[in-house]
Amino acid sequence: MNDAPSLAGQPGLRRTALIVAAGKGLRAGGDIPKQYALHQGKPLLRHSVEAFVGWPRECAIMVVIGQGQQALAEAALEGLGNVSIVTGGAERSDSVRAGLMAIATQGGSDRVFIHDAARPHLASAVLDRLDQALDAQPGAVPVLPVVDSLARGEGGLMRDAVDRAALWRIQTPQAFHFEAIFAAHLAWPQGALATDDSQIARSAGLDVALVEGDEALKKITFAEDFAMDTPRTATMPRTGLGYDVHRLAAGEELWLGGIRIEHDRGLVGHSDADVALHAITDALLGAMALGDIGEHFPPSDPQWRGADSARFLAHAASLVRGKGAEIANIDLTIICEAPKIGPHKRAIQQRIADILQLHPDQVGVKATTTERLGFTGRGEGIAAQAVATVLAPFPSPSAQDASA
Ligand SMILES: Nc1ccn([C@@H]2O[C@H](COP(=O)(O)OP(=O)(O)OP(=O)(O)O)[C@@H](O)[C@H]2O)c(=O)n1
Ligand SMILES: C[C@](O)(CO)[C@H](O)COP(=O)(O)O
Repeated sequence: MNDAPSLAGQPGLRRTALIVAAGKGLRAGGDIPKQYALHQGKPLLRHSVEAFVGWPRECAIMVVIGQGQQALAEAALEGLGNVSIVTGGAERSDSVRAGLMAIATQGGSDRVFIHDAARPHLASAVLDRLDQALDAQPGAVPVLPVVDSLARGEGGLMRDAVDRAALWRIQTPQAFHFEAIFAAHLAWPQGALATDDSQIARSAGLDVALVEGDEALKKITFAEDFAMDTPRTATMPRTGLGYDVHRLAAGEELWLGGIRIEHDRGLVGHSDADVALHAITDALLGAMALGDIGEHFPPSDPQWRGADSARFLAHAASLVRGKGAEIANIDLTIICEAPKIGPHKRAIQQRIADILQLHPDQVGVKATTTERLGFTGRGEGIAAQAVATVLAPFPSPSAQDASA
């Protein structure tokens, strides 16, 4: 199995997420198709789309929906930006083909990640593994081993046992070189049954790499699956602390907490100098002992000149989630004499929640002055401090040994 994620990737490649959400969800029941039903506070489809939005690699997004599902889809995707929507067909493979055709019509792609809307817990580490595998093969799927014994059965009686050693449970996203899977789908006989795209790829002779999947990526199929918590190993809360300061100067834009604030001066720095987002980035990295913002985005690197600090924060969140951790909450304090932060608190809270794919209730935004004392009191600069709490798997014994 290919399991070592590469963070280098191939920067010029065009990647597209093709998320199929055109099913009826009959086995799950309910008033609306399952992909629009709420799971952990958000529609299943939104979870799946947000996983790609939060992936540091740029990715166009195409969602395939069923007839009459436009209003449900628009509500589920509200505020997520540039997401294309196309109508699917009667079978899953018809929906995938419709999506591939729409991508081709819009100028094509180099790589496509075909994903079930019904698999809401997609970690960016899985995407990294698939993407890396596509450097060597035209297709790649995430798989899990079979852990139970297997047998054929007939008439309620067991027949032969089946050797499980070479068998794998296949998940989505299934990743392919776009032209190869598009041609395979066009060649697939209309009406023939394929439960997934790797079968269609194999029928066209494409090699499909097996990469490590994720138990959390389980498909929601039945009503009771909604009740399940994300399968995870034992978790422990971990806390990280971030602190940052930037100087105020005339002629600069002021970016704070991911929004632009009108002010007579702005913060000076190599990036957009958003102290608030920098403090949260460091808090998240610190919570998982992943170093600090300067190690990941060195000020000496020209590519970060003037950069939107939202990119740093989104990357830190993806590193945290890539370690199997969930962000529980953020608490931010901005320290300055001016501008007044109160009128901007809600916008900052919402922006940080959007970047981190959290509910705004998970983001606390506070502000204080220092009673005109010190550099913040004299208006020479703005400081920010943040605390992040994450729920993370316990370190494995081998990781403990390595850090001893
Ligand atoms: N004609 C179809 C059928 C399925 N899907 C999508 O394919 C994924 C996996 O399918 P499944 O879990 O079987 O969903 P449903 O077909 O909706 O479920 P059911 O068979 O219970 O009706 C889901 O995201 C579903 O929306 C699709 O886009 N078009
Ligand atoms: C595509 C899939 O999720 C891969 O495991 C699976 O084959 C979908 O099967 P379903 O019968 O459409 O749920």
